[in-house]
Amino acid sequence: MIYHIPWIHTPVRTVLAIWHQLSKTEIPELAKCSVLMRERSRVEETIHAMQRAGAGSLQVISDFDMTLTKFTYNGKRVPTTHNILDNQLLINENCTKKMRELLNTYYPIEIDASLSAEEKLPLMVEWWTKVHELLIQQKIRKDMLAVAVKESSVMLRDGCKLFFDRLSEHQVPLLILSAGVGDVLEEVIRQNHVFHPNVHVISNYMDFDKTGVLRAFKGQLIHTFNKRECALSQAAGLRQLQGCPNVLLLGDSLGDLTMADGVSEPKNILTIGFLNDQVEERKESYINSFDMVLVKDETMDVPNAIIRYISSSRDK
Ligand SMILES: Nc1ccn([C@@H]2O[C@H](COP(=O)(O)O)[C@@H](O)[C@H]2O)c(=O)n1
Repeated sequence: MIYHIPWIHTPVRTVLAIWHQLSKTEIPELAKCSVLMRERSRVEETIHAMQRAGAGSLQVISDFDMTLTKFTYNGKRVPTTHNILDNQLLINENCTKKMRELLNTYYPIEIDASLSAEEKLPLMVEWWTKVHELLIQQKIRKDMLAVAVKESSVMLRDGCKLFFDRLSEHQVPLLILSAGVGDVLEEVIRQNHVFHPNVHVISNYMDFDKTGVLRAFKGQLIHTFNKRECALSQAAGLRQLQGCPNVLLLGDSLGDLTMADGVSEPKNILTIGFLNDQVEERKESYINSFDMVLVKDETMDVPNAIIRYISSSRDK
């Protein structure tokens, strides 16, 4: 196109600079001081390429806990899908105590900036395995999960309903790849009226016996640092994601960066990391690893603005 317009001799870099200016006016949210980018121009070029391809070429792959849900609200931690199960209707006092001890032991390891993913991996398997064993001993009833979600203080990020609704409106597939508890996750999005047909969930699902009592967890254990294997073994086969080579990836952990590894022939991948906790310690590694980092931002404003911009082109 640019070859047919009078400023054909303008150096390509200037043309790109004009495009970059455009994104500043069209996506003003990118100028927020909580938005950090290692290479702003590359991010803007990627967003432009995605916009030119249209919403029909887009898929969104997202983590759930502390990515689509808030990290804190009114100064208090918002529960993860595992922590929603910490309800006396489902588990006894002793189990609550043990689960909290495990959380206090292993969560600091999960977010420790001085340890590598390889060092953390066996410890994460240990954490998830111990907690799942404890939960199985509690004989949790399937029909109590909805009550536990209702009674919990779990909250989607501000603007998350718009995020789900807009993706659904434009028929953009949304894959949620979560190391949380799938049954609880589904109940959270159902109770928020956003479990649309374009939403696909890969997570740790509970296995209930005929009477509706928890007896095991199904399939391969998913924890924070093995999402690559899950992406390759489960997400890659999802028919609904085929033909969508542009990927918007959202996560809150460096382990989430591998969630798009199952996408066949990707064209443009834009990774957005929510940096919720241990900000100063982890900022550098997040900036070096994600294309865009959102610091202590409890909203979906930036992803929503990017999706709004991409879907503003005619769907192709
Ligand atoms: N017993 C546990 C195990 C894990 N967590 C947290 O859940 C998060 C996993 O879910 P994603 O949707 O983020 O993949 C993970 O970050 C752990 O901190 C937990 O709270 N309790």
